[in-house]
Amino acid sequence: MTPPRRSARHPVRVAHLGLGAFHRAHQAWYTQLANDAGGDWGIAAFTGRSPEAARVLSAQDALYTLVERSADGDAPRTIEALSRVHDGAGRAAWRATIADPQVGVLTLTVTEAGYRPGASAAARVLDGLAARHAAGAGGIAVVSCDNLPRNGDVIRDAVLALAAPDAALATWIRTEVAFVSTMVDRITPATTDVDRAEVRRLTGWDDAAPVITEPFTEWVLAGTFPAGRPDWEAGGARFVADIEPFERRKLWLLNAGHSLLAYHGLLRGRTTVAEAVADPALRDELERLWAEQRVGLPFDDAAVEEALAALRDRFANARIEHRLAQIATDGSQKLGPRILDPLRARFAEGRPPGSAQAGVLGAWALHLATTEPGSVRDAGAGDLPARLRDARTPSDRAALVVAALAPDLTERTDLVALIADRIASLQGAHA
Ligand SMILES: NC(=O)c1ccc[n+]([C@@H]2O[C@H](COP(=O)([O-])OP(=O)(O)OC[C@H]3O[C@@H](n4cnc5c(N)ncnc54)[C@H](O)[C@@H]3O)[C@@H](O)[C@H]2O)c1
Ligand SMILES: O=P(O)(O)OC[C@@H](O)[C@@H](O)[C@H](O)[C@H](O)CO
Repeated sequence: MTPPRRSARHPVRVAHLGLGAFHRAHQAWYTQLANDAGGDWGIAAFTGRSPEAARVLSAQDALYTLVERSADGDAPRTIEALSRVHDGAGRAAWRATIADPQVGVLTLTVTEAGYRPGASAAARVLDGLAARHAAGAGGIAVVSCDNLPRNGDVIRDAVLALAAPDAALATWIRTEVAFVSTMVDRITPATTDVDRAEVRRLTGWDDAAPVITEPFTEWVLAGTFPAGRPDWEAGGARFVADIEPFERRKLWLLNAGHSLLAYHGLLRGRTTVAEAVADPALRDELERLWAEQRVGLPFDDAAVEEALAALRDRFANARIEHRLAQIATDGSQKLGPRILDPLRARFAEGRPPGSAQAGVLGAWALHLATTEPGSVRDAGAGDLPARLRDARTPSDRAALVVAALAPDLTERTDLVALIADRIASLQGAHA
């Protein structure tokens, strides 16, 4: 049976789109801590695609167990920050929530693919903002929490592009709506049946929607909140003027490292991040990548070393079963910020491409070429998997990858040649 709420349900003052595991491990946890410290901010969370999370959570009063899983043990707690959950397909509740003057914040976790031109997230944000404009409810902060650089700017530009035909609405958005960019960090894998059984044993509650996460967490935000916000500092969130250094540190070290482990690891028959970093060849390749990627990071050596030391421990936490197949999805959207941007930073300093950077791109090419047709989870990749399968030589495959991810770099013959070399040796190793 669902445990009773310890405190009264908080009034809804935050809306969220994308009711996945990460929202519940991160923004909802920060909001919980802000409420524990005396705040009164409830979240109305809307599913992005499948209604399943809303169905399961509504059946348990929007409560769920968050387990902080360290290398030594599990610390479960019930999170009460969600006041309501909704199937995002129902537009009336969405519009009414965003149009409510009590609601001052709209957070988003809609995956990298959710920001692709033509994806539905921007249209849904605009739909909500139009209702708020019509209701005269005043400004609101839209807070993107996906792994993209300048994520607030990206969603703002997409929303404004769609709003352009309605000049009054576009002007209102430009002047009253704040788009906040954030760096978010907390490794949170998809929950498994084994996790659900373990939570039942730990808590005695048959929670159908627990979330497992690591103890480490970080949230850095840049932007304004015209209608207030929870005191997320209670959980350690930091507000800064310039988000870019923090985004780069995280995307170029953690997320790039994850992509390396995913594509190389899957080719080597590994399943999870911890299994992959336990493989000496992959661990060496990861260290090489980090040495290449730290060029252009706006932090001194001590700060980079501190981040890397934490990452070595975090990745090695075998009790967090972070599946490489989950990380490997949507490479067409993830590899630009994770690998191509750092490569551009090296080129700007007159340096050659890094071998491990080229290796990630080569391993991705082979991942796409060797995954069974129809099983590739990357809507943005279009016909690239088929073209990679048909390509006759490593050089052809390398050229396809660079053309798809970085048309501005197709003239970098050194990069294309290095990726081709890495593809050739990977093909040799896995033939
Ligand atoms: N899981 C992590 O460790 C982690 C850490 C940092 C950041 N993130 C960010 O959070 C995102 C979600 O991660 P998660 O673990 O919650 O994944 P998840 O698979 O549990 O949830 C993904 C959510 O995104 C929604 N979504 C997908 N496409 C959408 C679209 N086009 N429009 C609207 N909603 C859409 C889905 O409905 C779902 O609610 C990641 O893609 C990443 O950008 C995740
Ligand atoms: O969540 P994605 O799909 O952007 O990427 C997969 C992982 O690299 C990512 O989720 C990390 O675990 C996360 O960014 C850690 O904070």
